[in-house]
Amino acid sequence: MSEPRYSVARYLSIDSTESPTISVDGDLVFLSDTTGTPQVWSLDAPGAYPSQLTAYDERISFVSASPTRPEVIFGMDEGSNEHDQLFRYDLHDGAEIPLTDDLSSIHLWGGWSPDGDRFAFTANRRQSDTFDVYVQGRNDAKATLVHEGESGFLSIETWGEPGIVLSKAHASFDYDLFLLKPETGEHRRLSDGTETRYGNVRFGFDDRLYCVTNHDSDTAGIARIDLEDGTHETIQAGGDWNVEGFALHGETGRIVWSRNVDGYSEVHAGRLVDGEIEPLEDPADPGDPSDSDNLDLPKGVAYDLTFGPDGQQCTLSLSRSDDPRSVFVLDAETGESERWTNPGTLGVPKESLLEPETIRYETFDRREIPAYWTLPENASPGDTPVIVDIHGGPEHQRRPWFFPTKQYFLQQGYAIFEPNVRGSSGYGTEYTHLDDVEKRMDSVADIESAVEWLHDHEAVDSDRIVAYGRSYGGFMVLAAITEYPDLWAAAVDFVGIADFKTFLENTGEWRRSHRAQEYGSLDDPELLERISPIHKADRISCPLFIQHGANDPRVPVGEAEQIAEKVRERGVPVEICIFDDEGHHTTSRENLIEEFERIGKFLETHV
Ligand SMILES: CSCC[C@H](NC=O)C(=O)N[C@@H](C)C(=O)O
Repeated sequence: MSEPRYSVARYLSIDSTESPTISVDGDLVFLSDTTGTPQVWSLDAPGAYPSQLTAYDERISFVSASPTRPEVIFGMDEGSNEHDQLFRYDLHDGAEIPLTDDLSSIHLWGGWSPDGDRFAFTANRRQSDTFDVYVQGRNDAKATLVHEGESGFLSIETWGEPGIVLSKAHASFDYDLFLLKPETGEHRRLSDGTETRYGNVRFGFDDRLYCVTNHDSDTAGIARIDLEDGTHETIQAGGDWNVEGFALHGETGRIVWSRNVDGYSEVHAGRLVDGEIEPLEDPADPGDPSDSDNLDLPKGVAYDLTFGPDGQQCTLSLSRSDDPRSVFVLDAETGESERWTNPGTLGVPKESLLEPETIRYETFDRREIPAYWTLPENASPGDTPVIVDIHGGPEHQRRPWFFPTKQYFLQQGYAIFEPNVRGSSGYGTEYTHLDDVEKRMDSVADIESAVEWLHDHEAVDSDRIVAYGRSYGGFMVLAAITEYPDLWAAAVDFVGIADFKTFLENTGEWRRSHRAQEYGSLDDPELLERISPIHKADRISCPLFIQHGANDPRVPVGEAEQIAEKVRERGVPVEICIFDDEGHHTTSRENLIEEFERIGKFLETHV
């Protein structure tokens, strides 16, 4: 194993800056984890020295600028338990006003009223399995319940003159949209009841509603929904790929949108004219629409597209394998972009941060599975260990953004293989359903096919392949080492599911029905037993590292404890790392460093 030149602590101490929003004063407000957890910072010019606005030990999850006043609202939980409370912060005098104090409830941020006098959120205060809609004055200590939800998820997409748009998520690709008039409580459905995914819902200058949706398509595009008759009209199709997000400025009609092309973002700018998108003019050739693919942004993953109040500046987060999460500001009129934050790489040379190759491998049913493949520098033939890093969700997608621990393992001489197995998002709706319920183990078979691809690669040492994954990806690790035990030198399971029965019984009750749509119901114990690795733990032969957080509201910590006990009983090396002050994600840098120093030593010992 090559001597590591930079510690894992060094890589984990590289800052992330993201979640930008622009205040009425034109200041950029964003989250940065410089102090070890994400906190609120501001910048008044690109590249200037940023000002730290909050200094908590707990992580801040979002920040949103008022549309009319120099203030923001941010959310913060305790011990990564996802029970966010809301706070208002005055950008002129630094006053911090707690807005909610119901620590036993989850508060999901919704948005500001158009005049900035009020804000809306959903919370499960009334019943822990049900989210209701609340409206609160910016100066009020108490909120008003304006709509009682039904069991399960309910969130707010946007608040405009016509009202508040609610999103009811029945499953990851089955939503309903509703329009709520907070003053009267009038509530009516805008969606048409088909199995459709909606996101990024915004009102346009004509009070018509725009969103990202896969309505009547296998890929997502931008559509307009008529508030009167619910007609959906596509104004920008995704084509072979998904539109992933847009920012729309109501008054000017300016729009910036991005498409997810095989994991990389293609960013476009234009203006809504008579409800259609007119691309920016090419400055060099007025009258000719510019080829505004990616404008002049670095090729990476763009997200958090957000207009400032004047509609001229559009800010966004952007990351690529060799570029930590940074904030850019686009001029929506010219398409020119400027980097406003530059976290740097703590002296780790950028040229040492490696980009993946996008590959596709054939799996058991001859389907082509997309994956990212990254070899370390100077990989020697037949002597390169591999980490097969499986993402969570499963309706998520691994993309080529900056991962500090990935770069650390590459620098240590591991190759990294990141499959987007069936069930992943980003490749069309049909692809996300290929692992549903009874087809669960087909996605695990995609991992066996991935290892076959690795075995055929000249650089790979087939005896030193590691199964590694988080959350649903942690389940995939446990499934892979029980279904195909001879393939693995070691395994690392982060907050993974070991038993779907205990997972569904103990996960947050508001999310149970949503997850049962993906995995199967508690009414079908035979299916749940068939797909749960805990029942095949006797087949595990490779050393196993398990990490979890005691406060995890999604995958209860009991999932980690039960598989560790089963495997330890068999005398197989098991190491378990549970943080009492963490949840589904390890959010403090101090804990992350401990976690990955231990994982680094575990892999050195066993691989
Ligand atoms: C649909 S929630 C996805 C969140 C999580 N992914 C990463 O952390 C995850 O995989 N959750 C799984 C276990 C789930 O809740 O079904």
